[in-house]
Amino acid sequence: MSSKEHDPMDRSPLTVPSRTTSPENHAIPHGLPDGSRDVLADWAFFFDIDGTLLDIAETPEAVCVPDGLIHDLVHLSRKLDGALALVTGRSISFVDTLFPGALFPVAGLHGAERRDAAGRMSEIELTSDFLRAKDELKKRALSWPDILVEDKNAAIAVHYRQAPQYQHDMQMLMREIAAMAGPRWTLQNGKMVTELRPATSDKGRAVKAFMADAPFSARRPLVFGDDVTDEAMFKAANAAGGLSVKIGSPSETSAATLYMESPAILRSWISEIAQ
Ligand SMILES: O=P(O)(O)OC[C@H]1O[C@H](O[C@H]2O[C@H](CO)[C@@H](O)[C@H](O)[C@H]2O)[C@H](O)[C@@H](O)[C@@H]1O
Ligand SMILES: [Mg+2]
Repeated sequence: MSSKEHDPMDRSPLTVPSRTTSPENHAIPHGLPDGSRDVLADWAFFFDIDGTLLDIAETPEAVCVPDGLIHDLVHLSRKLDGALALVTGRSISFVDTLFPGALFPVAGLHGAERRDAAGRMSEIELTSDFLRAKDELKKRALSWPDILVEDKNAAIAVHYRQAPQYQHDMQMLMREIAAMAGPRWTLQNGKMVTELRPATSDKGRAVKAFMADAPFSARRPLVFGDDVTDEAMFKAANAAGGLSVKIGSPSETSAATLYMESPAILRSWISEIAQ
């Protein structure tokens, strides 16, 4: 079956195509492009980072970029004539520390800040209410042991991975903090995290913004994500005639049309098509 014939209702992880040999490559869904340049010329790739390119770690700072991943992404980007972007809840400045020297196009803070393929940056203006709300959160979070606050400048996250018993308390606290910040910020739940992020954008709008310009335009979006925040880009890719791949188990509530079991399988596939 070619990529254009993929049945979007088929949500099962499928068997390995004959081209794959690695034992990790046992669940590459049918319909994804292979590594030939003429096939890749039709596609623009968008990758979420945490839980998609990278395995989930105990804390935000503890993530590990495996050997070879940057090299493979840079090679793949070249084969795509630059039509590869990262779309993440992280800040762009943190992404650049994870992938030093690569300077990929990036949408950070769930789409609120963006560096396009020409290197132009769009950022968010902070309000005094938001700054006060961040200070209040940092003070109040100290009352709970093992709760981590991640200040991302125009967004702030409270992590309860090491104290999951406080999930409800943290969600209640973040509602109060969101009310203090005002309507320009909104709540975003994720994996063991609740965040306050700019309300002006989301990952779907970020993908659409990339797709409006070269080298992304005139291609089909192929998006990879693992979490609630990625649903907006799954829908954007589907609506634009592209494909959406969720890393993890098939889910009735996801708009993703394809599934891959783990970041390791995704990385292995990237390595293969980047050659
Ligand atoms: O959109 P993403 O690239 O997936 O980023 C989403 C959030 O990821 C990070 O938190 C998550 O990953 C951490 C490291 O594996 C993990 O410890 C945490 O529990 C997860 O929620 C990041 O810290 C957030 O800023 C991102 O928004
Ligand atoms: Mg993710």
